[in-house]
Amino acid sequence: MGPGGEDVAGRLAEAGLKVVGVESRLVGGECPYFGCVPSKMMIRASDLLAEGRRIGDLAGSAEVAPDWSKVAGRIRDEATDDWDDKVAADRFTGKGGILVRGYGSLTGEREVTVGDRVFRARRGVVLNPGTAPAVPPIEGLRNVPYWTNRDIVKATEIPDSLIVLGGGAIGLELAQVFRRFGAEVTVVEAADRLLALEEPEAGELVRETFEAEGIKVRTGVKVGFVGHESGGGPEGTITVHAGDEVLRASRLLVAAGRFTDLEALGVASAGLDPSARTIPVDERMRAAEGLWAVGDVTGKGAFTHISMYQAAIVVKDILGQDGPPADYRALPRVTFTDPEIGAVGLTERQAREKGLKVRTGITRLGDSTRGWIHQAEGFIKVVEADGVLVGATSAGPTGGEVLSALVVAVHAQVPVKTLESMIYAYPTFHRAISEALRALD
Ligand SMILES: Cc1cc2nc3c(=O)[nH]c(=O)nc-3n(C[C@H](O)[C@H](O)[C@H](O)COP(=O)(O)OP(=O)(O)OC[C@H]3O[C@@H](n4cnc5c(N)ncnc54)[C@H](O)[C@@H]3O)c2cc1C
Ligand SMILES: NC(=O)c1ccc[n+]([C@@H]2O[C@H](COP(=O)([O-])OP(=O)(O)OC[C@H]3O[C@@H](n4cnc5c(N)ncnc54)[C@H](O)[C@@H]3O)[C@@H](O)[C@H]2O)c1
Repeated sequence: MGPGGEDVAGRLAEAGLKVVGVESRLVGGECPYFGCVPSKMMIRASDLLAEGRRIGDLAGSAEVAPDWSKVAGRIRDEATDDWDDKVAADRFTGKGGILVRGYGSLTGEREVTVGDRVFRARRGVVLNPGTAPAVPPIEGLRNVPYWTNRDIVKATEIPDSLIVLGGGAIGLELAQVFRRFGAEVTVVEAADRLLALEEPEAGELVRETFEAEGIKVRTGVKVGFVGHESGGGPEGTITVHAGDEVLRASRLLVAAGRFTDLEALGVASAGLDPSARTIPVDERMRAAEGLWAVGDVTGKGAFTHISMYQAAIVVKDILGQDGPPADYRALPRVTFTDPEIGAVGLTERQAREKGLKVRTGITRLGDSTRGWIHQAEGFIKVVEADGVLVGATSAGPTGGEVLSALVVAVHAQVPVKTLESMIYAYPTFHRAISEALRALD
């Protein structure tokens, strides 16, 4: 019952089906309680601090005094109801759904077992188990009191120092928050750049920004050992042996990817591989006879909007309604660092690997009027093939919002000639899109 599962279950119950929702933790899943929503509340607060600190340069003077208790209080009271899902559970049962608390496993075709209760469905089973934080097999790691996203969202104080293992979306968003609230932060990434799946310019921009804010960034580093020393704080000090360096901090955040235990989920009983990382699905999210899967577990992108998108397709499929099949060509993603990194479709490298005849155009936001006025860092990069955009990146203040025009362009395959003929309001950040198009080589 993550975002997609909750949606499927609720809509099908409203449509008159008898629906059993099985949830072992909190109805709504990772996003509202441990993921998107609390992390974005932190980011909203830390961005405000950063804006306040810019007043000295542009507008006068201001003293900015961070107070984490406001963020922690908002997450506890407004976002998560103190990690209580009563509102979501009641919403589901109010639609006629039957909520069963516990860990469910597939035990046969259209059959789920929760403890000693066995449920058999006439129509089918929809899997939406999501993912849990993956803990890399690093010597010593399991013996130290590390945090994952599920712990850090409950933090009531900012530690004096934090090491973040993993330079993907989770690690980077939270690293910047904790730095802006006063912690000494080091990011350790095994790949040779941050945001390794996005355009290299994006990782480079984040790195430059982080280093300017005092965040240490280590890339291409293999962590050999993690240890724990007494002293340096009530919980002691965590040591991370990263390449030739020994890093020390009072806290360690493990943000090194995600994992789903498909064996415990019983997928073998549906003829699926329990040792796989994901559940393969077709364009209607069908995984086997009478079995659908939605969300992170499908491996199509670990985003709430993917889970919800797939949920809508499953609802139609189960109700026998027509609708377009899943199409991930214009999959948008936004990493909510400051500057935000918005991206859609293929990166330049992915497009070239597909054998497309690619042209790219890039423009720096600082060269646009609004970017210069705002003293903003960022860029727009477009990837074109056969006269249409197949991918784009929009990095900068509100990069995720500027992205929307590029998502329409990629999704609807708007000819580049049409995009070039549009009027772009002056002086907006999105006007830089026209410059990126002009720069197509
Ligand atoms: C820190 C963080 C920040 C994020 N920020 C964003 C963001 O800004 N934007 C975005 O789009 N995405 C973001 N994500 C990703 C997003 O949270 C997930 O993609 C989203 O929650 C969709 O996941 P899902 O539908 O696969 O299921 P999940 O949300 O993972 O939920 C699955 C649910 O199933 C339950 N469950 C699992 N197995 C069983 C079982 N066998 N029996 C019963 N119950 C079970 C789990 O307890 C859980 O409640 C973030 C994630 C994290 C961790
Ligand atoms: N803004 C958003 O939409 C948002 C925010 C947070 C998370 N998410 C989703 O959640 C998913 C999980 O996020 P994540 O950041 O945990 O995963 P990720 O896969 O995006 O990044 C994990 C990073 O950790 C690195 N890593 C793995 N093992 C390591 C090791 N031993 N030492 C050092 N580095 C190591 C990997 O190379 C990778 O770059 C993402 O795929 C993303 O889709 C989305």
